[in-house]
Amino acid sequence: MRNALELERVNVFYENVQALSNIYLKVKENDFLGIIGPNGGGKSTLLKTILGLLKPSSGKIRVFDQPINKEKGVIGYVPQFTKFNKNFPINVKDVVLMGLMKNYYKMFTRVKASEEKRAEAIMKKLDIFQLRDRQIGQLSGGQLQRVLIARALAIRPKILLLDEPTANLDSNAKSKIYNLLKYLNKNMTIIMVTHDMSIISSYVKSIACLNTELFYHGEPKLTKHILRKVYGWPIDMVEHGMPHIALHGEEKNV
Ligand SMILES: Nc1ncnc2c1ncn2[C@@H]1O[C@H](COP(=O)(O)OP(=O)(O)OP(=O)(O)O)[C@@H](O)[C@H]1O
Repeated sequence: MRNALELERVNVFYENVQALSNIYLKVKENDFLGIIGPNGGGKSTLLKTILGLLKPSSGKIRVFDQPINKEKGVIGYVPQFTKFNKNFPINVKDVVLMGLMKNYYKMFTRVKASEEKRAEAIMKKLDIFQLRDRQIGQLSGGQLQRVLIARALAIRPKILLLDEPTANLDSNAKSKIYNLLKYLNKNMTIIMVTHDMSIISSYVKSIACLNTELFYHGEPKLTKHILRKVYGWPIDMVEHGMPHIALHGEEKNV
């Protein structure tokens, strides 16, 4: 199996704050990687660095064995929908079409019939076709998230990056998103930042625990030892509100 993504000795700074330190990470093609870690642990920074939006001060990043700037259009990005401006006056169909535009100004030119067809097919696949004329401000959180995923899928990415796709969603909407991602994972590599540890072992294939450094990367079996290392002491803070957290073997009795 090929490596979809490879990071080697990656360091990222914001002026004098080091957000990522010495990151080595290999993600296989068709993996479904969940990235967890405390607030401020560098998860969003890692996604932005993979997207090429932030330049590491040192280290190498390769996407399907190519430097990131050579592999344009391979990575689809779904931003945190809670940070998306819902007041922007645009409907669902136009958000999905935006994903097909190579640059923003093309939005004001006529949309090709082939682009219309592609947007329509994606909206049907993601069960948002019936919402196509709705303003995004009128959507529920789960519906808006599916619209943003549809926008990212428009370029037919080989890798899909998602930043907290289920934040603020109820359990029904969460399951819908995770089942959709599981389905999409049949044909693409998925890398997802999440705080939602209750589901992690049932959906993701591997897990990375990040707190400036990468403390763990492997099977989605979280032990008390790993969690303590990533989140620091006290461990109770991590488990608060996460009754189904995946603790295994002798680590169950925390
Ligand atoms: N634009 C910025 N300028 C300066 N420092 C930043 C900037 N963005 C992030 N940081 C800092 O970099 C570190 C990592 O932030 P990042 O947003 O990547 O963490 P995160 O794991 O995504 O956090 P959260 O779970 O809260 O979203 C933090 O210390 C943060 O304050």
